[in-house]
Amino acid sequence: MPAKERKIAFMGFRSVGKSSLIIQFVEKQFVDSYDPTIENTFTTEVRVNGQDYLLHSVDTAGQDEYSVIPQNYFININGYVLVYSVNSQKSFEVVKHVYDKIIDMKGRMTVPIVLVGNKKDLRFERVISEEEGRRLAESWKVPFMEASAKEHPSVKELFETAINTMTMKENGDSGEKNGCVLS
Ligand SMILES: Nc1nc2c(ncn2[C@@H]2O[C@H](COP(=O)(O)OP(=O)(O)OP(=O)(O)O)[C@@H](O)[C@H]2O)c(=O)[nH]1
Repeated sequence: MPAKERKIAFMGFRSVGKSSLIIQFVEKQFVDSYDPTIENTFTTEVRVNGQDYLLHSVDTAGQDEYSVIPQNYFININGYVLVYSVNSQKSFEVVKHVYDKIIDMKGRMTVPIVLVGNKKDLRFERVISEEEGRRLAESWKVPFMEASAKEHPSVKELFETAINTMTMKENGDSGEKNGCVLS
């Protein structure tokens, strides 16, 4: 089977670890320094469930509740990973704004989204429980997981989840029980 080309945008508040998650996946290393992103795309080949993908991960500039999200984040993007960090209440609020903006532009049924609570290694700084993250994702009917950009297995699982979510949507599985009926 030929490789499928897909593009995933990583979005969320500043400093939640968007770049670090992508770098951990692509380069298998954790970068401790903080260098605010303007915009960057990392391309890598990955095989999930026997299918090869040429995956473009778009590392966006961090958003806040007032950000106007550039149009190109809605065009030619196949899926979104919405990131907050478990040690930041603000980032948890911002991720809700980002979700609302994506849904406004793309519509709820069509858009593959994964919610991720990053920095789960910061046990003593945690202010958002795993349960809170899970509840938010359930209200959106999207997959949820916690990860740490320091731990490759959790990051690999995140990317696999994102790719599987895209594939499910492409195959017409909305992941929702109640379908849309036109009258
Ligand atoms: N302990 C811990 N630190 C992390 C983790 N992920 C990222 N960091 C640190 O958090 C800081 C910000 O990480 P970035 O990956 O640059 O965050 P970002 O979301 O891309 O930031 P912007 O470019 O401003 O949007 C850096 O100092 C990282 O080393 C993690 O899982 N655990």
